[in-house]
Amino acid sequence: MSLLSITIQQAGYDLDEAIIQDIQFSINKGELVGLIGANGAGKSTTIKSILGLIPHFHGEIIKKQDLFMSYLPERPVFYDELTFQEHIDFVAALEHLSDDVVLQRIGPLLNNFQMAEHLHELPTTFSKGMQQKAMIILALLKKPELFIIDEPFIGLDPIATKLLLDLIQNKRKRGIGILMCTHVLDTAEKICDRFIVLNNGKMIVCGTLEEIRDFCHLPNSDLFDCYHYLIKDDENE
Ligand SMILES: Nc1ncnc2c1ncn2[C@@H]1O[C@H](COP(=O)(O)OP(=O)(O)OP(=O)(O)O)[C@@H](O)[C@H]1O
Repeated sequence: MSLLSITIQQAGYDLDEAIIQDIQFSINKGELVGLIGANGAGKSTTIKSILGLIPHFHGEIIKKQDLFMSYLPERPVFYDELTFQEHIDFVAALEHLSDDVVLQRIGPLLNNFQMAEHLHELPTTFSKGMQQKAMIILALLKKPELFIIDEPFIGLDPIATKLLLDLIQNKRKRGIGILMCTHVLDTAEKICDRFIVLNNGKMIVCGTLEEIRDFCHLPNSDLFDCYHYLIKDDENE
């Protein structure tokens, strides 16, 4: 069942410049879709288009009725003067969550991500990895049907990376759809059901690893090799 169906004819920040164009894909229940491409390929712009944050957008975003989405941005965003606990309280208030629900959802995450002792500190003073962990915990406080996550592994240590991977798999098993932007191709290859490859603002392929291998005529190759083939081929056109 499709949670989200995206058709972008063109989208961009200025009226006269299309940053992305001709992008079409969908995300189904329980599916993990990897959005991959070089720096500046248009991944974040695609995500912002889905979230309705792009000023000049031509296309169609069809959502399942009452779809509840949660977005984990590439760069952590915090209020300067709020502690981590106050950020948690703020999200809980916005989502109308009771103290019991918050404790139940967040207790194990705080312990597993080793963030319990930092509740009364300002996230703006956290290290990069700690900020990323705090953003993940805040995002997981909600119970969306679709997660949109932008470069979630940046800055995470190997323990936190494993924890996040387990959490992602767990969400998927429970039918939650995930769109994940990442440069970490070996991890993406292991966990994603399908991939969307962007280059210079255009979608060059969308499919399973098997379909991408067929498309590239590279049987048995990994995602890394297929990706490099696709980019080189696209640049030569
Ligand atoms: N707010 C903005 N205003 C104008 N141009 C922007 C803005 N944000 C991004 N761009 C431009 O849009 C293009 C695509 O950027 P985008 O952030 O979507 O790429 P990306 O694939 O997410 O890259 P990265 O892997 O580096 O995060 C780039 O040329 C970038 O300079």
